[in-house]
Amino acid sequence: MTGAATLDRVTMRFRGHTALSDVSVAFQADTITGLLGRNGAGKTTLMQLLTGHRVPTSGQVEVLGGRPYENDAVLSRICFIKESQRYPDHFRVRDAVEVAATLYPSWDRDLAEQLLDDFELPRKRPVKKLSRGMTSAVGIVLGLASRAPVTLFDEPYLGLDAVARQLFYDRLLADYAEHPRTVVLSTHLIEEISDLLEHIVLIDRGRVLLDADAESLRATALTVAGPADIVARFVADHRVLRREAVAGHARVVVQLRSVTDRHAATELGLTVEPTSIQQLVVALSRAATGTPDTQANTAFEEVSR
Ligand SMILES: Nc1ncnc2c1ncn2[C@@H]1O[C@H](COP(=O)(O)OP(=O)(O)OP(=O)(O)O)[C@@H](O)[C@H]1O
Repeated sequence: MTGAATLDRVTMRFRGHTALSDVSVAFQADTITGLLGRNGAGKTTLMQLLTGHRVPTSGQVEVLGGRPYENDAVLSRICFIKESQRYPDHFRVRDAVEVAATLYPSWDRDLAEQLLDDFELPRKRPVKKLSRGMTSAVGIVLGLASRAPVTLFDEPYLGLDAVARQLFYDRLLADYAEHPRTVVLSTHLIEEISDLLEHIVLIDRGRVLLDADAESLRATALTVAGPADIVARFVADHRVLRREAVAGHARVVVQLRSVTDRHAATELGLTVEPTSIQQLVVALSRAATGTPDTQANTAFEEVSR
Protein backbone atom coordinates (compact mmCIF):
# COMPACT_ATOMS: atom_id res chain seq x y z
CA MET A 1 0.00 0.00 0.00
CA THR A 2 1.54 3.34 -1.06
CA GLY A 3 0.71 6.86 0.02
CA ALA A 4 2.10 9.76 2.03
CA ALA A 5 0.41 8.37 5.10
CA THR A 6 -0.85 4.84 5.47
CA LEU A 7 -2.55 2.60 7.95
CA ASP A 8 -2.11 -1.08 7.30
CA ARG A 9 -4.53 -3.42 9.09
CA VAL A 10 -4.73 -1.09 12.04
CA THR A 11 -6.86 -1.87 15.06
CA MET A 12 -7.11 0.59 17.93
CA ARG A 13 -8.75 -0.56 21.13
CA PHE A 14 -9.42 1.50 24.17
CA ARG A 15 -10.53 -0.20 27.35
CA GLY A 16 -13.49 -2.23 26.21
CA HIS A 17 -14.02 -0.25 23.01
CA THR A 18 -12.67 -0.80 19.52
CA ALA A 19 -12.32 2.63 17.89
CA LEU A 20 -10.73 1.34 14.67
CA SER A 21 -11.01 -2.18 13.38
CA ASP A 22 -8.61 -3.62 10.83
CA VAL A 23 -8.34 -0.33 8.93
CA SER A 24 -6.18 -0.16 5.82
CA VAL A 25 -6.08 3.15 4.01
CA ALA A 26 -3.51 5.19 2.10
CA PHE A 27 -3.71 8.99 2.05
CA GLN A 28 -2.25 9.94 -1.31
CA ALA A 29 0.55 12.47 -1.59
CA ASP A 30 -0.38 15.98 -2.73
CA THR A 31 -4.08 15.37 -2.43
CA ILE A 32 -6.79 16.95 -0.30
CA THR A 33 -8.68 14.12 1.34
CA GLY A 34 -11.87 14.50 3.31
CA LEU A 35 -12.01 12.17 6.28
CA LEU A 36 -15.72 11.79 6.85
CA GLY A 37 -17.92 9.84 9.19
CA ARG A 38 -20.53 10.21 11.88
CA ASN A 39 -19.79 11.18 15.49
CA GLY A 40 -17.60 8.57 17.14
CA ALA A 41 -16.71 6.91 13.81
CA GLY A 42 -12.98 7.00 14.59
CA LYS A 43 -11.70 10.04 12.65
CA THR A 44 -9.83 11.71 15.51
CA THR A 45 -8.37 8.37 16.59
CA LEU A 46 -7.10 7.80 13.05
CA MET A 47 -5.46 11.24 12.99
CA GLN A 48 -3.92 10.65 16.42
CA LEU A 49 -2.31 7.50 15.04
CA LEU A 50 -0.96 9.33 11.99
CA THR A 51 0.55 12.01 14.21
CA GLY A 52 2.15 9.63 16.70
CA HIS A 53 -0.17 10.66 19.55
CA ARG A 54 -1.17 7.02 19.89
CA VAL A 55 0.30 3.65 19.08
CA PRO A 56 -2.05 1.16 17.42
CA THR A 57 -3.10 -1.96 19.28
CA SER A 58 -2.12 -3.86 16.14
CA GLY A 59 -1.14 -3.05 12.56
CA GLN A 60 1.29 -0.55 11.06
CA VAL A 61 1.17 3.21 10.66
CA GLU A 62 3.58 4.89 8.28
CA VAL A 63 3.90 8.58 7.38
CA LEU A 64 6.44 9.90 4.84
CA GLY A 65 8.28 6.61 4.90
CA GLY A 66 8.62 6.19 8.68
CA ARG A 67 6.68 5.33 11.82
CA PRO A 68 5.44 8.57 13.36
CA TYR A 69 5.54 7.58 17.04
CA GLU A 70 8.45 9.38 18.80
CA ASN A 71 10.07 9.94 15.42
CA ASP A 72 11.14 13.60 15.18
CA ALA A 73 12.24 13.28 11.56
CA VAL A 74 8.68 12.37 10.61
CA LEU A 75 6.85 14.51 13.18
CA SER A 76 8.58 17.73 12.07
CA ARG A 77 6.94 17.25 8.68
CA ILE A 78 3.43 16.73 10.07
CA CYS A 79 1.15 19.51 11.25
CA PHE A 80 -1.92 18.44 13.23
CA ILE A 81 -4.57 21.07 13.95
CA LYS A 82 -6.99 19.67 16.47
CA GLU A 83 -10.59 20.50 17.09
CA SER A 84 -9.87 22.05 20.48
CA GLN A 85 -6.26 23.05 20.18
CA ARG A 86 -4.87 24.20 23.54
CA TYR A 87 -2.16 26.79 24.03
CA PRO A 88 -0.18 27.65 27.16
CA ASP A 89 -2.12 30.14 29.31
CA HIS A 90 0.31 33.02 28.82
CA PHE A 91 0.46 32.66 25.01
CA ARG A 92 -0.54 35.66 22.92
CA VAL A 93 -1.47 35.12 19.29
CA ARG A 94 1.99 36.36 18.37
CA ASP A 95 3.63 33.71 20.66
CA ALA A 96 1.64 30.88 19.08
CA VAL A 97 2.87 32.01 15.66
CA GLU A 98 6.49 32.46 16.79
CA VAL A 99 6.63 29.02 18.39
CA ALA A 100 5.05 27.36 15.35
CA ALA A 101 7.67 29.08 13.16
CA THR A 102 10.40 27.23 15.06
CA LEU A 103 8.61 23.87 14.84
CA TYR A 104 7.96 23.58 11.12
CA PRO A 105 10.88 23.66 8.68
CA SER A 106 8.66 24.80 5.80
CA TRP A 107 7.03 27.62 7.81
CA ASP A 108 6.18 30.68 5.71
CA ARG A 109 6.36 33.93 7.68
CA ASP A 110 4.75 36.11 5.04
CA LEU A 111 1.84 33.74 4.67
CA ALA A 112 1.36 33.65 8.45
CA GLU A 113 1.28 37.47 8.65
CA GLN A 114 -1.11 37.66 5.71
CA LEU A 115 -3.44 35.12 7.28
CA LEU A 116 -3.38 36.92 10.64
CA ASP A 117 -4.56 40.01 8.78
CA ASP A 118 -7.12 38.09 6.75
CA PHE A 119 -8.71 36.59 9.86
CA GLU A 120 -8.33 39.91 11.71
CA LEU A 121 -6.53 38.27 14.61
CA PRO A 122 -5.14 40.69 17.20
CA ARG A 123 -1.49 39.69 17.52
CA LYS A 124 -1.02 40.91 21.08
CA ARG A 125 -4.15 39.43 22.59
CA PRO A 126 -3.76 36.32 24.81
CA VAL A 127 -5.13 33.28 22.97
CA LYS A 128 -7.26 32.36 25.98
CA LYS A 129 -9.06 35.71 25.66
CA LEU A 130 -10.06 35.03 22.04
CA SER A 131 -13.56 33.99 21.08
CA ARG A 132 -14.17 30.34 20.12
CA GLY A 133 -14.10 31.12 16.40
CA MET A 134 -11.00 33.31 16.68
CA THR A 135 -9.18 30.49 18.48
CA SER A 136 -10.09 28.18 15.61
CA ALA A 137 -8.74 30.80 13.20
CA VAL A 138 -5.38 30.73 15.01
CA GLY A 139 -5.23 26.97 14.37
CA ILE A 140 -6.02 27.53 10.72
CA VAL A 141 -3.26 30.14 10.40
CA LEU A 142 -0.76 27.71 11.94
CA GLY A 143 -1.95 24.80 9.81
CA LEU A 144 -1.69 26.70 6.54
CA ALA A 145 1.53 28.62 7.27
CA SER A 146 3.27 25.43 8.43
CA ARG A 147 3.27 24.23 4.80
CA ALA A 148 3.90 20.84 6.39
CA PRO A 149 4.13 18.07 3.79
CA VAL A 150 1.38 16.28 5.72
CA THR A 151 -1.18 18.63 7.22
CA LEU A 152 -4.12 17.29 9.19
CA PHE A 153 -7.10 19.41 10.17
CA ASP A 154 -9.48 17.75 12.62
CA GLU A 155 -12.74 19.73 12.50
CA PRO A 156 -10.70 22.93 12.45
CA TYR A 157 -13.51 25.44 12.45
CA LEU A 158 -15.49 25.15 15.66
CA GLY A 159 -17.28 28.47 16.10
CA LEU A 160 -16.00 29.95 12.84
CA ASP A 161 -18.65 31.97 11.03
CA ALA A 162 -19.54 31.29 7.40
CA VAL A 163 -17.40 34.15 6.07
CA ALA A 164 -14.32 32.95 7.95
CA ARG A 165 -14.92 29.36 6.86
CA GLN A 166 -15.06 30.47 3.24
CA LEU A 167 -11.84 32.40 3.80
CA PHE A 168 -10.25 29.19 5.08
CA TYR A 169 -11.38 27.23 2.02
CA ASP A 170 -10.16 29.97 -0.34
CA ARG A 171 -6.76 30.34 1.31
CA LEU A 172 -6.28 26.57 1.56
CA LEU A 173 -7.04 26.09 -2.10
CA ALA A 174 -4.88 29.02 -3.25
CA ASP A 175 -1.87 27.96 -1.18
CA TYR A 176 -2.30 24.29 -2.03
CA ALA A 177 -2.31 25.14 -5.75
CA GLU A 178 1.12 26.75 -5.38
CA HIS A 179 2.48 24.37 -2.76
CA PRO A 180 0.83 20.99 -3.18
CA ARG A 181 0.93 18.84 -0.07
CA THR A 182 -0.97 16.06 1.61
CA VAL A 183 -3.97 17.50 3.40
CA VAL A 184 -6.42 15.44 5.42
CA LEU A 185 -9.45 17.27 6.67
CA SER A 186 -12.12 15.83 8.92
CA THR A 187 -15.42 17.62 8.83
CA HIS A 188 -19.16 17.30 9.22
CA LEU A 189 -19.75 20.28 6.91
CA ILE A 190 -19.55 18.10 3.83
CA GLU A 191 -21.72 20.17 1.55
CA GLU A 192 -19.74 23.37 1.79
CA ILE A 193 -16.37 21.71 1.51
CA SER A 194 -17.09 19.04 -1.07
CA ASP A 195 -15.77 21.06 -4.03
CA LEU A 196 -12.40 21.21 -2.32
CA LEU A 197 -12.06 17.49 -1.77
CA GLU A 198 -10.21 15.37 -4.28
CA HIS A 199 -10.55 12.16 -2.35
CA ILE A 200 -13.00 10.84 0.23
CA VAL A 201 -12.41 8.37 3.03
CA LEU A 202 -15.60 7.54 4.88
CA ILE A 203 -15.37 5.76 8.21
CA ASP A 204 -18.25 4.09 9.94
CA ARG A 205 -17.94 2.62 13.44
CA GLY A 206 -14.23 2.08 13.10
CA ARG A 207 -14.24 0.62 9.61
CA VAL A 208 -13.54 2.14 6.20
CA LEU A 209 -16.81 2.28 4.32
CA LEU A 210 -15.54 4.14 1.28
CA ASP A 211 -12.16 5.14 -0.11
CA ALA A 212 -12.63 6.81 -3.48
CA ASP A 213 -11.72 9.87 -5.47
CA ALA A 214 -14.45 12.48 -5.44
CA GLU A 215 -14.96 12.52 -9.20
CA SER A 216 -15.55 8.78 -9.53
CA LEU A 217 -17.74 8.86 -6.46
CA ARG A 218 -19.97 11.49 -8.06
CA ALA A 219 -20.02 9.45 -11.26
CA THR A 220 -21.47 6.41 -9.49
CA ALA A 221 -24.76 8.14 -8.91
CA LEU A 222 -27.41 10.13 -10.69
CA THR A 223 -29.81 12.64 -9.15
CA VAL A 224 -33.10 13.11 -10.93
CA ALA A 225 -36.07 15.25 -10.04
CA GLY A 226 -39.55 15.81 -11.37
CA PRO A 227 -43.18 14.79 -10.88
CA ALA A 228 -43.29 11.97 -8.33
CA ASP A 229 -45.12 9.48 -10.56
CA ILE A 230 -42.57 9.86 -13.39
CA VAL A 231 -39.66 9.67 -10.97
CA ALA A 232 -41.20 6.47 -9.57
CA ARG A 233 -41.33 5.03 -13.08
CA PHE A 234 -37.69 5.90 -13.72
CA VAL A 235 -36.38 4.43 -10.45
CA ALA A 236 -38.33 1.18 -10.69
CA ASP A 237 -35.26 -0.71 -11.91
CA HIS A 238 -32.60 1.30 -10.08
CA ARG A 239 -31.07 1.04 -6.66
CA VAL A 240 -32.31 4.11 -4.83
CA LEU A 241 -29.75 5.69 -2.50
CA ARG A 242 -31.84 8.60 -1.34
CA ARG A 243 -35.36 9.94 -1.84
CA GLU A 244 -37.05 13.19 -1.03
CA ALA A 245 -40.59 14.11 -1.90
CA VAL A 246 -42.67 17.19 -1.37
CA ALA A 247 -46.15 17.89 -2.74
CA GLY A 248 -46.08 15.64 -5.78
CA HIS A 249 -42.48 16.48 -6.64
CA ALA A 250 -39.69 13.99 -6.00
CA ARG A 251 -35.93 13.97 -6.09
CA VAL A 252 -33.96 10.71 -5.94
CA VAL A 253 -30.34 9.72 -5.97
CA VAL A 254 -29.90 6.39 -7.72
CA GLN A 255 -26.91 4.23 -8.37
CA LEU A 256 -25.88 4.75 -11.97
CA ARG A 257 -26.54 1.56 -13.91
CA SER A 258 -25.60 2.48 -17.44
CA VAL A 259 -24.36 5.41 -19.48
CA THR A 260 -27.80 5.71 -21.01
CA ASP A 261 -29.48 6.43 -17.64
CA ARG A 262 -29.01 10.16 -17.95
CA HIS A 263 -30.56 10.17 -21.41
CA ALA A 264 -33.44 7.95 -20.26
CA ALA A 265 -34.21 10.37 -17.43
CA THR A 266 -34.29 13.44 -19.66
CA GLU A 267 -36.40 11.56 -22.22
CA LEU A 268 -38.99 11.11 -19.50
CA GLY A 269 -38.89 14.86 -18.88
CA LEU A 270 -37.01 14.59 -15.59
CA THR A 271 -34.33 17.05 -14.54
CA VAL A 272 -30.86 15.61 -14.04
CA GLU A 273 -29.01 17.41 -11.23
CA PRO A 274 -25.43 17.23 -9.98
CA THR A 275 -25.10 14.61 -7.27
CA SER A 276 -23.90 15.95 -3.98
CA ILE A 277 -21.14 14.18 -2.07
CA GLN A 278 -23.07 14.86 1.12
CA GLN A 279 -26.13 12.98 -0.12
CA LEU A 280 -23.98 10.03 -1.14
CA VAL A 281 -22.18 9.99 2.18
CA VAL A 282 -25.45 10.15 4.10
CA ALA A 283 -26.94 7.40 1.93
CA LEU A 284 -23.92 5.13 2.38
CA SER A 285 -23.78 5.72 6.14
CA ARG A 286 -27.48 5.00 6.46
CA ALA A 287 -27.20 1.85 4.38
CA ALA A 288 -24.31 0.68 6.58
CA THR A 289 -26.27 1.14 9.79
CA GLY A 290 -29.51 -0.08 8.26
CA THR A 291 -31.16 3.27 9.06
CA PRO A 292 -33.98 3.78 6.59
CA ASP A 293 -34.54 7.10 4.91
CA THR A 294 -37.85 6.99 6.79
CA GLN A 295 -39.54 10.33 6.38
CA ALA A 296 -38.52 10.79 2.80
CA ASN A 297 -39.30 7.18 1.98
CA THR A 298 -42.75 7.34 3.41
CA ALA A 299 -43.50 10.61 1.69
CA PHE A 300 -42.15 9.26 -1.57
CA GLU A 301 -44.19 6.11 -1.35
CA GLU A 302 -47.29 8.10 -0.53
CA VAL A 303 -47.04 10.42 -3.46
CA SER A 304 -46.01 7.73 -5.89
CA ARG A 305 -48.91 5.39 -5.14
N1 LIG B 1 -9.26 7.58 25.15
C1 LIG B 1 -10.37 6.91 24.85
N2 LIG B 1 -10.88 5.98 25.68
C2 LIG B 1 -11.99 5.29 25.38
N3 LIG B 1 -12.69 5.44 24.23
C3 LIG B 1 -12.23 6.36 23.37
C4 LIG B 1 -11.06 7.14 23.61
N4 LIG B 1 -10.85 7.97 22.55
C5 LIG B 1 -11.87 7.70 21.70
N5 LIG B 1 -12.67 6.76 22.18
C6 LIG B 1 -13.88 6.20 21.51
O1 LIG B 1 -13.51 5.80 20.21
C7 LIG B 1 -14.56 6.10 19.28
C8 LIG B 1 -14.01 6.95 18.16
O2 LIG B 1 -13.74 8.25 18.68
P1 LIG B 1 -13.19 9.43 17.77
O3 LIG B 1 -12.96 10.60 18.66
O4 LIG B 1 -12.03 8.91 17.00
O5 LIG B 1 -14.42 9.69 16.79
P2 LIG B 1 -14.66 10.85 15.72
O6 LIG B 1 -15.01 10.19 14.44
O7 LIG B 1 -13.52 11.79 15.72
O8 LIG B 1 -15.97 11.56 16.32
P3 LIG B 1 -16.51 13.08 16.22
O9 LIG B 1 -16.95 13.31 14.82
O10 LIG B 1 -17.67 13.08 17.17
O11 LIG B 1 -15.40 13.99 16.67
C9 LIG B 1 -15.67 6.76 20.10
O12 LIG B 1 -16.63 5.78 20.43
C10 LIG B 1 -14.95 7.26 21.32
O13 LIG B 1 -15.82 7.30 22.44
